[in-house]
Amino acid sequence: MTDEILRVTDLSTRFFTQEGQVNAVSELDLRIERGEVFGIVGESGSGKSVTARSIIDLIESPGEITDGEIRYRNADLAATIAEDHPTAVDGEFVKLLELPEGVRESLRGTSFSMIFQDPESSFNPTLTVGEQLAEAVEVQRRASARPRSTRSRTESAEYSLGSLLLSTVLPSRTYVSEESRDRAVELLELVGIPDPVERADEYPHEYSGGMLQRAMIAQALAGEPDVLIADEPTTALDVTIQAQILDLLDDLQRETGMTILLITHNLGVVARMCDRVGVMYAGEIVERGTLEDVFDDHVHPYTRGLLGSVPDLEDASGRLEPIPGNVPSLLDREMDDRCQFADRCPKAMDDCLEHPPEYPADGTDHHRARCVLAETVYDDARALPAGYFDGTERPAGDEHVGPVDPESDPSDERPRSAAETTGTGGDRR
Ligand SMILES: Nc1ncnc2c1ncn2[C@@H]1O[C@H](COP(=O)(O)OP(=O)(O)OP(=O)(O)O)[C@@H](O)[C@H]1O
Ligand code: NI
Repeated sequence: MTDEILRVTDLSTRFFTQEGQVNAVSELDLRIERGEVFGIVGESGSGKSVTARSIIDLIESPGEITDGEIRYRNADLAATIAEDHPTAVDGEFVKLLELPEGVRESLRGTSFSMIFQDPESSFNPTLTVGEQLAEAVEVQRRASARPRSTRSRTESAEYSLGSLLLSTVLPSRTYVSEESRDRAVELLELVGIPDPVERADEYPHEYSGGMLQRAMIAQALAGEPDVLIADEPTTALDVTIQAQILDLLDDLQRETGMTILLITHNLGVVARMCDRVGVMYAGEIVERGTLEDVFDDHVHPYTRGLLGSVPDLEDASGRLEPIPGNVPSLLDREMDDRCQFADRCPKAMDDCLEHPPEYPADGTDHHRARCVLAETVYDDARALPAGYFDGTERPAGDEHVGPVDPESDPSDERPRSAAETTGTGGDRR
């Protein structure tokens, strides 16, 4: 039996910029089970952060969620809200996008929390870490002490002061009780900060990068959230510290049973942390499944490209070598209704000029790929000619269409992905 905590259906998030409409996330589906670590992986600009921010309600103008539904399972919350907002409730699920803004805001910290790459942005430099954690605890306590249905706009604005994400607003010491201060020290201890009593009285700049990252995690845990969204939480740290922070998240997940949505461009991190993974490209999840599905039985050439470009999956520092070609701009006017990866794909065929649906990848429902190769075998006869997407057909071997690979056979006219050039011998390192 599944215990879905989050169900995102058909989510589209757009940015309406001066250059035009950016389709950052398009018709995205996502189901996350309670207690799992779900990874979203993909190159820069694929829409990972926008997906996360859409879930936690941090999309700001000129961005907008233009379509879709986000359901969060929380029976207590559903029961509390049902009276005032019946249309926002379906059984144990709360439809987040139908909640009034104040109620949605109040879920930040208590239901969902987010940690980021740069902990500095989560702390106010003029207050001690302990004060800020205590304030976060206080705000979350007050938030859960009052029934959500009776909150006024002013009250919700007050809650948002302590919202872990609005760190630019000064929290005020006067709200903080002794109990909350004690809890702040406990939280610092929980995330492995030595001498937590003393460290609580220090300012953010007195913390090292790794310690501040821990403190940010403590801050995110202050409201005992159901779902922790971690957006590249270790990217800015050096390798040893990265490994320690990942261990910490792993331990905390085990101890608290919380659900983690982990965003990364690092497949080594996915391999180490996640139960299931969604591979994201151009605002869509193009392949999803268990770690085994995605690492060992992948269908999508993009997944293969990502895997082939990882030097060492055991190494948390493993960086992606770029896949040849560019990530699409996601500008609406530049996007055709085709497979978005076709222009970089070593196996693009005529079929790929139509936008592929998500196919079951090997007859199972949990492994799915948005690629015709889930259904059809690759057929050279139907391959798109090299240079097809440049508008001109280029001669074979033209360096514009593929990586410069001195060892490739010049008579082979298909561009190769990094995976193909490095992974064919069965040894991808
Ligand atoms: N505030 C914004 N205004 C305009 N466009 C935006 C804004 N935020 C994101 N985008 C666009 O949305 C798309 C997806 O961005 P997103 O930040 O989600 O990518 P990402 O996968 O998280 O990349 P990275 O690994 O670099 O963090 C990009 O094309 C980006 O330019
Ligand atoms: Ni991002």
